[in-house]
Amino acid sequence: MAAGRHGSHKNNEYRGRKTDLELPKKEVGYAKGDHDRFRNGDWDYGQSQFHDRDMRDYTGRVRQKDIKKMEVINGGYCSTSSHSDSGSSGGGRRMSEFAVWAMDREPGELSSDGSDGAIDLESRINIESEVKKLQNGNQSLPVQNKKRKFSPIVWNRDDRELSGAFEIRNVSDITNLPSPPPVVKSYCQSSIPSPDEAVQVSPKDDSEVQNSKASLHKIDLVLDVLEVPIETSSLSPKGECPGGDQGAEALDANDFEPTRTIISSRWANNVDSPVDEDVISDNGDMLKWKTWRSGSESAVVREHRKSTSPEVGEVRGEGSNGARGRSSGSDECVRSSSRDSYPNNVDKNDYMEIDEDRNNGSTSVSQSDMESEDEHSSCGTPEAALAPERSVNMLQGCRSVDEFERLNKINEGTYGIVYRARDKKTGEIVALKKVKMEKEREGFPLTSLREINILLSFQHPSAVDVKEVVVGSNLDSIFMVMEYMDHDLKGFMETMKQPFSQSEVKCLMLQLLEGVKYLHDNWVLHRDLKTSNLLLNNRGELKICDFGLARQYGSPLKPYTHLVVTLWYRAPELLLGAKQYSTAIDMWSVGCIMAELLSKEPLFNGKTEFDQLDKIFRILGTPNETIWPGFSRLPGVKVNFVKNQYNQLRRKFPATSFTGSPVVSDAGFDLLNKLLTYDPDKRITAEAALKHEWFREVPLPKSKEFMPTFPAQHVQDRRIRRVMKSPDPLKEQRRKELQQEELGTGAQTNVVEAPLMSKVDKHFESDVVQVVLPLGVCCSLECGFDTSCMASDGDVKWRGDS
Ligand SMILES: Nc1ncnc2c1ncn2[C@@H]1O[C@H](COP(=O)(O)OP(=O)(O)OP(=O)(O)O)[C@@H](O)[C@H]1O
Repeated sequence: MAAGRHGSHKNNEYRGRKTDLELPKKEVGYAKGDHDRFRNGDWDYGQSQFHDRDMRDYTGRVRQKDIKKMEVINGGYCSTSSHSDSGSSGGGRRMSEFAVWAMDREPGELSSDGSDGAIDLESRINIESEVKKLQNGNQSLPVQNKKRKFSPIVWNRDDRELSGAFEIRNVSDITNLPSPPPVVKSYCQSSIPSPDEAVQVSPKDDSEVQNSKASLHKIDLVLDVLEVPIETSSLSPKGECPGGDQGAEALDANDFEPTRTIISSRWANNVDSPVDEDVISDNGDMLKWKTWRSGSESAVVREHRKSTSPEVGEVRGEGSNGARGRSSGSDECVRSSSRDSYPNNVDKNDYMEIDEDRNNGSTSVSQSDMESEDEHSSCGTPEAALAPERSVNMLQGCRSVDEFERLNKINEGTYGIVYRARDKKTGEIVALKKVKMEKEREGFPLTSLREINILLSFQHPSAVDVKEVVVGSNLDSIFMVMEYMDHDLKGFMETMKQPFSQSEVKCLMLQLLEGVKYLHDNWVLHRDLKTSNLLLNNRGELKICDFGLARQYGSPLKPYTHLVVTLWYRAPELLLGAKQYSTAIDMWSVGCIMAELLSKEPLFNGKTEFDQLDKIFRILGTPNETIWPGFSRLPGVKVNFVKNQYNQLRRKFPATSFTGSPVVSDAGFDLLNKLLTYDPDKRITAEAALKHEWFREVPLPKSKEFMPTFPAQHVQDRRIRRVMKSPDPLKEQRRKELQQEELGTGAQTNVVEAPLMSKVDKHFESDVVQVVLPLGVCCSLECGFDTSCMASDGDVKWRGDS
């Protein structure tokens, strides 16, 4: 609540001002501050964390802990550091310290001014719609001028009307909208083709029209909510839209240049008005599409929202009680007022979390999110309903994938095949992630919608940039156009002979933490942080990708599915069945990643949930009520785990080593220990971690440009081999877990150790076989994979031909 009020206050405060790059960030930071402080104790806030490593601004109050005493039991805060509390030192002192450090820093370490590698936050995407309506596949409606932003996607299960078809319905209940923020945007449609050009992605004849009709219904809607915005900053001085020229309005030079950050995203109060549009999916689910209308329309359009609705623009139905958009100052008002006015016949079940099973591609509804929230305040009376117009078909606004030359396949994940491609117009090398549709009998994968939606609304140097969405030539496929990254961290580390040095780990960790902080500041949990979801380019830049499991969260917390996060990186509270969790789950993953960066090996590589917990407890000690209040009440604690009194983590990461063990300084170990703290409430936040003294002690973080690189050529081949060499044996397990949980079936997962590969036979024909392959046995298997198996980033699905 407080956060919401802060958000509101900030919104009001900034209203009417010209925004700049910092505005959304600061706003975000303030709105989130209460929550973080509540969880982690207070610390100075206000310095922008978004400047790449401006270490002078870090005012971290690292708790004074004695690292030496840390090996007792994990709790993260049972020790006192011998290091000075840098947070207590003034900025001047830190600066002088930097001056000293700068002299003895390693080659490539950050300069003391932190000027290295700041990534331009310039926004690139903006939108102005001018499209024709495709009706019945081949008829056009008059061109409409419409300014649009990309839309939030809002799911709503509350309408039980089943049409059996994917159709658009008008919203009849509309209530007050948040006040317009300072953002005044001009849009041009992404790569707007002229009406003539649009034929490129239009059905060419009647048969095609028929064949494409079902896809069109869905893709039309998908694209409609994925309006790809193009920021004014990406426009030429003449106001032309890059790549799409016709239909673009010339922009006034005085238009300010907003950034594509949360303030201009679906969670923000915006000059454009959100308009909910109910859509019934094929399976009868009522989906709430939220489209943003132009500022001129927003004056009269009011939004009606359920009181139980989560944050502004949240995936509706996820049940984020009390949740709110980071920058949506009026959100509370909207939420509460809408509760009062919402139809009485909406029952609690309507607010169940729709938390898709990303592994089997189906939408699962978590009963756990059925609790309704208890917010009753009301502000404002819903105004008369205004049925919003919905007539813009964005299909023609999307480029065809034919405009890209496919170079090679980079990788294949659970939910998408990623290609390297060249934009024929610009020559730019991009990554095209094709959304897998085959499992999606019921429509477009929710995971992909979430991912696209989140990534389109985010812009941060540490989050992979989605440039636009394009459609396949036969209109049945969707591709995300992303900036191309040379490696993922998992594959990258496998090519390294030695682990990263401490200064390199610091460089990567800073970028990771900055990205995670950005997500958390924007009320998004990634929920699948792992080294294969961290991309690295040859400029030393790290970017988080794969937001398929990401979701918004709210405060107070709501129960969510605990079957998230790949096993090795999964937090103990999730492994023990906690359904109320928050940003701390990502921080645990960050701790596992930090350990992996230091040692080049996964820290806890369990094969099952039990094995995973066992491995954790053996290294960190078995938790108890003293170090983790509430631990004994977790559902999974009934199981008898190994009783290990001592935390052995320091043994794994000593300060010095003659045996080749990865070493880390006391401060580095302190950070690692705080990331791997059992009690989620005590686990360090991204914000606090960024301020940790480890980043300020020598060796300083290495500059990005001095980070190790590998040749970009053949990267794709290498990456594919890597997938086959080192499959993640956990993916299918997750799929099975989700299936079991949701379907109550006892589907069996077969885990086959590599030496037993020869024993894989017809018994497993129809089953999924997880193959745990130690490095080195891959070559003989690759051909087999090509012919008889389907490998997908960690999975080997046996097709029967052994
Ligand atoms: N922008 C990019 N540039 C280069 N490679 C990428 C990019 N995005 C993804 N990849 C590669 O593709 C792989 C799979 O991508 P991603 O994780 O987004 O797909 P997914 O289907 O969601 O995967 P998962 O099965 O892990 O959930 C990544 O591990 C990475 O190797």
